[in-house]
Amino acid sequence: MDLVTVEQMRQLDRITIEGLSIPAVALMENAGRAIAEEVIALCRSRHGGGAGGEDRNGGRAGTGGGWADADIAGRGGYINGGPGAENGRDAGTDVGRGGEEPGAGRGSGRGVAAIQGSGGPGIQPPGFRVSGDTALTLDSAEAEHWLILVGKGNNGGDGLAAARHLREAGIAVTLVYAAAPESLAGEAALQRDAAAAMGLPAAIYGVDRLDFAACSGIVDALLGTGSAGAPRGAYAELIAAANGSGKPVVSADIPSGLNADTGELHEPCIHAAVTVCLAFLKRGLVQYPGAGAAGHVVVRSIGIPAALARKHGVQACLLTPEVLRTRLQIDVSRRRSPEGHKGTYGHVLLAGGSLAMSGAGLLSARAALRAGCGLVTWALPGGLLPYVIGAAPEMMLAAAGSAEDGTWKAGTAAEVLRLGAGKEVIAVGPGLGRFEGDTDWLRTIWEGTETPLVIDADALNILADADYSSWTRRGPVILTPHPGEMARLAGLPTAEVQRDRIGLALDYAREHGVVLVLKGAHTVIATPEGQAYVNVTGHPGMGTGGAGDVLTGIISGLLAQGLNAAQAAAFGVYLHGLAGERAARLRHHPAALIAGDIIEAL
Ligand SMILES: NC(=O)C1=CN([C@@H]2O[C@H](COP(=O)(O)OP(=O)(O)OC[C@H]3O[C@@H](n4cnc5c(N)ncnc54)[C@H](O)[C@@H]3O)[C@@H](O)[C@H]2O)[C@@H](O)CC1
Ligand SMILES: Nc1ncnc2c1ncn2[C@@H]1O[C@H](COP(=O)(O)OP(=O)(O)O)[C@@H](O)[C@H]1O
Ligand SMILES: [K+]
Repeated sequence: MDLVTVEQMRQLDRITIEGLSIPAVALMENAGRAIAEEVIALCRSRHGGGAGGEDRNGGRAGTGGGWADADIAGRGGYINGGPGAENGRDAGTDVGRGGEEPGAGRGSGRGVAAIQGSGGPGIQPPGFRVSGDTALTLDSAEAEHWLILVGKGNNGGDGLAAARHLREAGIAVTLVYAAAPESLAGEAALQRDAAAAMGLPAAIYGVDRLDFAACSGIVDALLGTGSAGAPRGAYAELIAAANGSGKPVVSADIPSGLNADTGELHEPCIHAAVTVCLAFLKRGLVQYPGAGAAGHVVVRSIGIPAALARKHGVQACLLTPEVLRTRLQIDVSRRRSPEGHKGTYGHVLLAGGSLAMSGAGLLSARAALRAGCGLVTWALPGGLLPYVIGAAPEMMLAAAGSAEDGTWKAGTAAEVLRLGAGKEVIAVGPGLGRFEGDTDWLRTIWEGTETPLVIDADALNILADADYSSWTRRGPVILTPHPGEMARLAGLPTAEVQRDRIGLALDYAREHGVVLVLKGAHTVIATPEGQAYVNVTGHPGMGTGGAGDVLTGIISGLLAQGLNAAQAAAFGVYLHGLAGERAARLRHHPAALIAGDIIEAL
């Protein structure tokens, strides 16, 4: 699922409207219909109706209420390749599908008029069936009254189109114009006129009295991708009233008040139950805090060809199993050859650990083994070695430096290089600590081998303190900073790193020629070629010491098995998140999750 900026969305709109001659009002009509369908799906789920499949997080897909923040759905875009949004809506019209079981088609079965043939008992009728448009019908429509908050741009036009479809479904709607209806222009003005011609009741904010308490839900069509800065005037007041109403809000395209590129929330910003994102997923909907304000995000096609995104240089996408399989060309089943042996699956050298932080090295080494590599050697200070003997019998230990040293020493770089010769990957950092001469130590390793490097923890802090752009490097590098480490690397405050994680990761990876894994909820993986992947597996329970060391081990283990740097980083982050989810489920409470549980859940 592609992730676009506002600028890219505008360009794709232009290409569709001007280049392909698809009328803008047709796109708006499709948008309105999609929004109405999602409102109806939400109503159905509230009334205990049947639409909706199970999504990855066990929530209802394509319906509303009770979804986890990170739920993102769309056509074929389900994280686990599951049934997705095709959940009985969109039943369309089936005519004359001979031989099928009556009622066996998609949809809830309502609106199906089976005209049965003359077959006797026990004999299948010929199977002539007609199905109605169940996506736009609601049994309990009379219990619903939705307020449609209408801004004066095209987002408002989407809301107006949705209002007509809701009315058609028997749902009472009241339009609430944020600005005088006469101020609408273009396609939005056409929609205004159509709504008026259909006799939809309308109120103007500041002129007419509004009763939010009496409605059953709110469509937020105030501001979309044309929004600039914090909502002002009537927009701000309507957003505050909608949030304060306690009613479910379905946002058109983005929650009004969200920065669609960065995920920053302006004050005020709509907190939606469902966001019906139109055409392409906006970056701001997957980056926190925006991801939290969007509720369940449903990406709906409105007639803009999906293939335009990549054709016109969109470089970011959600990390779905499909992306792992097709764009990254990873064998996600991780098949093992029947004649494979430990040599087949590669050898990781890990350089890290120190007396006070031996666990970090241990976690990384064990995670690499669980990720499926053949062998792991852990290079560690000589003084630490006796204490970790037997801690993980599957790995090999190699003392770097004298038996007295419990911490790393500058002179050990050559030893690390010697141990790394012939290995598929060298991972540096977990539990490493800082030590005198550490800059030269890391530079020697960085410049002294072409073997892929995974750099984490204090090795990142060493890089941050050095001007490493002058270092020469002839092999791939993966950096795995958390936001604090990223702030030090980029020389920015942490809040600035978090402000636009995708943008920053893309810039940094390109500028420094590294694969960057910017960790935290919705980890971003960016490549030197300018591609970014946003991962949505994971669990808040993973905010626990050592979880990052486990990730370093997993990525290293995958590199050892022959994946390239981008593949190993992306797949590693994805698997780490899945294991975290599984580990959280296995505890009585997710807060009890510790890093070792993630390894066991791999
Ligand atoms: N072809 C297209 O361009 C399509 C656009 N669509 C919809 O159109 C939206 C974008 O439409 P627009 O570009 O008209 O922009 P918007 O509808 O997002 O809003 C722009 C309007 O809001 C006002 N405004 C901007 N920032 C404000 C603020 N902070 N406080 C108060 N008022 C503010 C502006 O004066 C302008 O009139 C998309 O998000 C999507 O919902 C869809 O209809 C599908 C097709
Ligand atoms: N809320 C969350 N949702 C998903 N993943 C998370 C969340 N919090 C932390 N993680 C993941 O857990 C790991 C923590 O790594 P890090 O901060 O480096 O820990 P440590 O340094 O203790 O090993 C990262 O991979 C991060 O993405
Ligand atoms: K909106």
